[in-house]
Amino acid sequence: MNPSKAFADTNIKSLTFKERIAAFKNLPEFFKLVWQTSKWMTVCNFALRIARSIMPLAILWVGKHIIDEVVLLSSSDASHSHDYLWKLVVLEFGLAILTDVLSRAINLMDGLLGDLFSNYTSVRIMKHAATLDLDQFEDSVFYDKLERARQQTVGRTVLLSQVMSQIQDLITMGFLAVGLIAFNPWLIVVLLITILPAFLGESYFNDQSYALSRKRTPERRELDYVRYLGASDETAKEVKVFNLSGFIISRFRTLSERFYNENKQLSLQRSVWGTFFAFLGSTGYYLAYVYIIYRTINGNITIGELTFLAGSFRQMRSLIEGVLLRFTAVSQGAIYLSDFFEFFEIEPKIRKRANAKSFPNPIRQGFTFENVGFQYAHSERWANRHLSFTLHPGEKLALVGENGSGKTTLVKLLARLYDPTEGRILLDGIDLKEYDLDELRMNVGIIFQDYLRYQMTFAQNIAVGNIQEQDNRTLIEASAKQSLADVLAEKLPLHYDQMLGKRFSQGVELSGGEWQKVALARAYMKDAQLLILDEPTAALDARAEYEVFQRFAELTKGKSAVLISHRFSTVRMADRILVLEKGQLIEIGSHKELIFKKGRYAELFDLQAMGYR
Ligand SMILES: Nc1ncnc2c1ncn2[C@@H]1O[C@H](COP(=O)(O)OP(=O)(O)OP(=O)(O)O)[C@@H](O)[C@H]1O
Repeated sequence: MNPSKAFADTNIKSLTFKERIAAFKNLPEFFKLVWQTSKWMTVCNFALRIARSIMPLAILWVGKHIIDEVVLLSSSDASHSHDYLWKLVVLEFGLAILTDVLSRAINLMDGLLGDLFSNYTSVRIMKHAATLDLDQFEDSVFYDKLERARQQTVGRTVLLSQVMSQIQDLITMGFLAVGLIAFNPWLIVVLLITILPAFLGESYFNDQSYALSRKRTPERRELDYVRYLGASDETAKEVKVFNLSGFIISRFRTLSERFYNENKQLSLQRSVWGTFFAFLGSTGYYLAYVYIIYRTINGNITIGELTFLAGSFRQMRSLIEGVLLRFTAVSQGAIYLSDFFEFFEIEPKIRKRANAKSFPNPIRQGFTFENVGFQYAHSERWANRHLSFTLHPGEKLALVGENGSGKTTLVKLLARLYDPTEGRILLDGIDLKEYDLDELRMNVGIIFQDYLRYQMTFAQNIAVGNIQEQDNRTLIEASAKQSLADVLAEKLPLHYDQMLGKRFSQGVELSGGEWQKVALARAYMKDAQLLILDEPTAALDARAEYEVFQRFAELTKGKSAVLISHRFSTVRMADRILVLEKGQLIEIGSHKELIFKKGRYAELFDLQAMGYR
């Protein structure tokens, strides 16, 4: 069976030898990361491996002398001293113990350095991910890269010990080769020839498994997602009421069985070919062994030399085999590293600029949209189009429109989570892109409708609004007071130190409205000049909503605010109301003006008012 034909039908792109070698370019960068992880451990690891690489030859050499000495003693008279023999035995015993100690120390170092490396690279991934743009996170190709990079943090610790072992074994081979070449260089040639097919076969199968795993990244993400759906505290409620477990399990089965079958096919072929290649390797070894025995019988070499050569040869065989097979594994790892480094090459478009302008304080002219349009990546539709208006300093603006009309997109543009696809947004007459990004984030507070419910303490859940102030309890409590969350804290057994959510021990679950009050408090953690609340009161009861907005109006006096709400009782409190339809501005004015105009706002308002009559 030809291994290259066996997989032709699955149409997996395999790697060329050149690509494999090219991947080695990643190794210096990889070792730079290892070095940054821990300098002293890296040095220690190398030193231990060099010491360990000398051991096999040393033991074989002492062994040869022991055998020759035994042969000598058994053929000579009893008066001959045994001292030298016992010294050799003690020496070999010492070397054997040292070998064990060194091996253990190397394992320990590999394990510790590997853990540190994994932590270090995870932190690097999180740091880099934090700089990336929101639309990059919404792209599935990006997710695949992130997923592969994440896998690398664990997988690469194996690569680390593989590369180190490779170096160690190459040094050992160098030592052993000296003896074998002195005896007969052809032995090494025989070894190489019989082992080479195993190497080529292994390379081929590694290519296939890499191609398979790469091709399957999106499905693997789906598999993780389905596993999460099937067994998670956050999904359990819906899974139960909709009785989804059968549906989820069957999706999981379909996906996982497909994986399993593809892997099984590959593994089976790999073992069949592996057995055949091992047979070739053994044949080469025994040919050489017979030759050494023949030379010993003829008296060309001593019995000690026979054991030394046979031992060297046996070790050489397993070393060459190991090194060649590991070569494919290392190049494999090096190829996977490309995914890892590729992730770090993704550059954000929205980033801090050199010579950025300071955010104005106070804002003098406000935010001006000039024919702003925005299209999400991979979307044909415009989520916002031809938007032109000004949000004046100190103004409270409400956004109204049907679902999907582009309200959230508009506020994301205002907070610079995206940049407009066309047109521009000016702040005090200067493009928003010119301002310092960190200052902008400090000055624009935004609470989304799908805010996060952090499984952390009550205080931390508020502090996330301005994490630099996480130890400022006075500020946290004041913020809680402003969003009416303070009353809630009083009721909890541990007050502000109460763990929220059910995921961790002693966590207390809050109601939807209670969570919303906690999330709202985040808005007050920083002294932002523009506050954006995207449907912040949807889960609040009527009284709470009224109170929240009374306070909001007081607290944001002199500040600009944008409110998104479907409740007209809230909307009418705003200075002006902007009505969106299919991403476009169709009306803008005060409640009175818009009612008087009898346009879309008046129509929607009447519709809702009718429901209350
Ligand atoms: N991340 C995204 N990627 C692609 N398209 C998106 C994304 N977010 C929203 N959209 C699309 O953009 C349009 C506007 O969405 P947006 O969330 O701004 O509407 P909205 O007015 O806030 O809706 P709602 O009242 O339901 O919250 C919708 O058609 C939506 O499908």
